[in-house]
Amino acid sequence: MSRFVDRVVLHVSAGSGGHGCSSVHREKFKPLGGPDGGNGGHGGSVILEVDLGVHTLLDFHFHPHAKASNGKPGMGSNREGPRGGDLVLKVPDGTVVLGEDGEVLADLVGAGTRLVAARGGRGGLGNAALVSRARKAPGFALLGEEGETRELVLEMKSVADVGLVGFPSAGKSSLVSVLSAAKPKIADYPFTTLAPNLGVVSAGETTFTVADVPGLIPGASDGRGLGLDFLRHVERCAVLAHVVDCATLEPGRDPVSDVDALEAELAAYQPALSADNGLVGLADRPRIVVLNKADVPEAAELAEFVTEEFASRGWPVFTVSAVSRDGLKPLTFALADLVEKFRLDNPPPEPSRPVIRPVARDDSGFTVERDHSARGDFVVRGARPERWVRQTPFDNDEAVGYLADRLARLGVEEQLEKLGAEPGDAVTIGAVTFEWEPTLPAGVEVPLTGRGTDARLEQTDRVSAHERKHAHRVRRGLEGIDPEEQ
Ligand SMILES: Nc1nc2c(ncn2[C@@H]2O[C@H](COP(=O)(O)OP(=O)(O)OP(=O)(O)O)[C@@H](O)[C@H]2O)c(=O)[nH]1
Ligand SMILES: [Mg+2]
Repeated sequence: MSRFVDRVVLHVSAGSGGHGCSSVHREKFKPLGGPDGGNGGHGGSVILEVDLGVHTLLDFHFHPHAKASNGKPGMGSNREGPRGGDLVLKVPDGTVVLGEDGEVLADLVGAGTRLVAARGGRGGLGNAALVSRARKAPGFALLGEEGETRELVLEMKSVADVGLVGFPSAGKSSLVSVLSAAKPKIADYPFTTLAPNLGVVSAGETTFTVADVPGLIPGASDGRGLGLDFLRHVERCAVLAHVVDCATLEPGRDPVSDVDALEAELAAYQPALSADNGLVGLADRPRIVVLNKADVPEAAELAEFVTEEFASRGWPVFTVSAVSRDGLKPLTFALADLVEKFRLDNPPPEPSRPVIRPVARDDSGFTVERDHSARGDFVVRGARPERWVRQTPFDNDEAVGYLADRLARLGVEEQLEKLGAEPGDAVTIGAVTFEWEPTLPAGVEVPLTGRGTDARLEQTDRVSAHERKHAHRVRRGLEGIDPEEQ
């Protein structure tokens, strides 16, 4: 059994989109056959997918960087660049994905459940797709978008069937080691176990998993010992087994008060995931009491003495020894029965419950500021619109015109007005400096300042080249109409 890695930081980067191609169709006797530069291919995405054959996050521990491939550039003769391949990372069932700020992005449950962890950049439009009424033969193409890059935290909440809880040194790890093939660390000092151990147990037809968690002590809910955080590993367990040390000589401890103290801690635990896993809270989970260390004569006596008390609470009681292996068989079969019953009552979730994360794409993340440099009066920061146009034709009026249109649609006009810009003021964006003309070209009276039209394009993710071209034309056709009315 491998070590149980339960939390890893994973850096994911999606592939960038290929650049659009700027090309002119050429044929004998038809020197200028019109623009035919194809679009760049989309970059590949990084996708997390639940695979029931994967049980740990160990792989990510060793390979914490994942990158999907880039899209290829578009080509002449309207050939689209090939897409970058998606990178599918297999994760265990019950993996929780957290964002940089600790927010839960997804709780991946069920075979095949997928999360797009980093979305590939879209390919840039080729000049063929940039044709408009105003620009019949654009001499430029657009750059591909960069792929998303994020830092994620993956946490595994083991989906064990049986959770062993108990005081430090009660023998939890010892039990896992004799019930299964797992070889957890066992030692006679408290808090030997720092991360949960998972073992697979076979009992007749039934196979189930047992998780041992670090020792619990009174006050754990206030952070004493290792606290209660790790109880998330037993949140989904079908059965909780109290492992009781009947041989302890510590003053003030005996099996009944040990179990009572732990019950109080379990009741204090606030499940992080009670929301939709359909399970009852920890406090209501069926219990089994395992009285351990019966190989020690005094312990066996004490176990016999307290059996009645636990049985009267309706809990099955088993007296065992992890050292001599006495009493393990009946315990194993009783656990198997409870697990079977739980599985019947709680059928597994749909084989695939896709978790779709809303993609936040801020296409207007720029600011317009008064510029104090000698170059211009205003400067647009945050956006890198020069990246939008390929082949840097900044002396090319057409490309500059395209940029100006696009900036107008994104709301730069509005911001300039707010800042008190006057016609003729110089506006600098990256390498380009414009002379600001607040009145848009002839025939256009209402400046397009909203994000409506562009947002529509942004949301039409993964559109075909044809759809894109069409959308582009539609957008063009809508020029001059107030975005609110569209
Ligand atoms: N005599 C006897 N000793 C046992 C038995 N089970 C466990 N021990 C001993 O008790 C000590 C603690 O055992 P562990 O299995 O590490 O206990 P744990 O509950 O996992 O402890 P933490 O990980 O610290 O919470 C070790 O020295 C074991 O050898 C048993 O059945 N009989
Ligand atoms: Mg242990």
